[in-house]
Amino acid sequence: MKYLSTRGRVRSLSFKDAVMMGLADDGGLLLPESIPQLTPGDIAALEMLDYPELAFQVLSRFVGDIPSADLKSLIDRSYASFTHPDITPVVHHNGVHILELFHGPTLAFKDVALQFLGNLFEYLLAERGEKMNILGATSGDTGSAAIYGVRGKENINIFILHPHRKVSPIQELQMTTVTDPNVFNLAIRGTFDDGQRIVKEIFGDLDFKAKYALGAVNSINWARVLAQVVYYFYAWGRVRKKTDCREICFSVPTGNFGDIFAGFIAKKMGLPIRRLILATNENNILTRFVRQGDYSIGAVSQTYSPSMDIQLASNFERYLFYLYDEQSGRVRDAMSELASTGRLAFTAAEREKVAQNFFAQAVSNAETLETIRDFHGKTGYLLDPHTAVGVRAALDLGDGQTPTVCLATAHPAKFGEAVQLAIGQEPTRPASLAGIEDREKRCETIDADTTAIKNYLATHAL
Ligand SMILES: Cc1ncc(COP(=O)(O)O)c(C=O)c1O
Ligand SMILES: N[C@@H](CCOP(=O)(O)O)C(=O)O
Repeated sequence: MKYLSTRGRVRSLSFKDAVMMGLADDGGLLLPESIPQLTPGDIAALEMLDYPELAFQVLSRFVGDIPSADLKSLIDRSYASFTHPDITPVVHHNGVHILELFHGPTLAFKDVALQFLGNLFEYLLAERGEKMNILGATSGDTGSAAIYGVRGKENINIFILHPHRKVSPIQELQMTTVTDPNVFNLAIRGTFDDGQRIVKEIFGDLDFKAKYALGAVNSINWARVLAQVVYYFYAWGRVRKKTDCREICFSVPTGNFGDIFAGFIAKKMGLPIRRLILATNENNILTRFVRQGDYSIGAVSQTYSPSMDIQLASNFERYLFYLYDEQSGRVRDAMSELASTGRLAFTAAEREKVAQNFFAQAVSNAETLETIRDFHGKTGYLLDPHTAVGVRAALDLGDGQTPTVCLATAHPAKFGEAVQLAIGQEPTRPASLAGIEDREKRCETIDADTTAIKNYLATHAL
């Protein structure tokens, strides 16, 4: 399997080179040259595999250049750190199927891919005798998951930008209390969008990128998206066993369009997904795109689901590549139009194509709290605010026949304040958060300025 850039000027990369390149050198995002196609028989054969075995079966279709035994071992080590034996269990409450993705070390779905990517980086660096400086931006969850994926690893330093005072207190502590010498937390005076822009600008300086051996942990990195494809297949197998369904829907709380894009890839591979429900918070640019063909950037609002307080969704570019029938010239034009005007418009035919794959709904702050409260009242099950956004959209948009799986992307304990507002009490904390406020912390506050971050990197890089 070879990889190419959405912007067409990087081609024929191996999987390993695609992982190391992160952002494509032409400014685009990397994708496989073709999507492996699974027959109904192939899919049936995957249905009841356990998580690591399923991950191997899915990943190996995209990875041509790592020996099977090594890939298996990377997968096994990555999921050994999860606290639930099923890794991503599916639970059922009040007719809603919930895919719990928060049993990893930092209690969010990001661990599923970042435990794997951390081990993969370590493996590739050892093989090449190289070192790496990871640069990433977070709205709250990628940061800690990436830090936990590489903390203490040799030949890797990690620099994570988070928006100062715009992540939840627990999210902040999960990052800043990791004081391993290879971990650098930078609170930027700005938004996540500023952080993501700075990361892409720095990766776009190819001399700087090469000099400091920069690596990407955001969903910029194809390995992130790929590892997330697996749990769509996993959920399908579990729900099919329970309901004998022929099709399924997924409701995905969305910010950077990475998680739902992984679902789109699963659908393209042949998984019988009727529709993907794209659920946004009040930062509703992606909902406006699906419903009205209006992709226009606005100001970021702070919500109870802070990890989705994003305007410019990185992986939207990957989706555009398919919407434009894999014409990289059109993607290049669209990305420069977006950069200069802040908006993109779509034809009726393109909107129809979008509608074949997605439903969308924006969920307000008030509706988020109401959904946490109602669901808890009816079932005793506590949703985190991001998951609540997805559950609300599923309840409103589901067809009442096709089973809908809601992705539970974070543990409610990461968002105590919102949960307290919704149900009048703080969520119970898992053991990993015990006493987190009392631990030693390390973080520096810095302007959201590309040159300032480059200078910081140059001083602290390996
Ligand atoms: C808890 C949580 N839910 C949902 C999302 C949205 O996922 P994506 O950015 O892949 O759309 C994020 C952030 O990415 C998150 O941290
Ligand atoms: N919500 C994310 C934002 C970054 O997204 P990524 O999937 O591209 O890493 C976060 O929690 O940081």
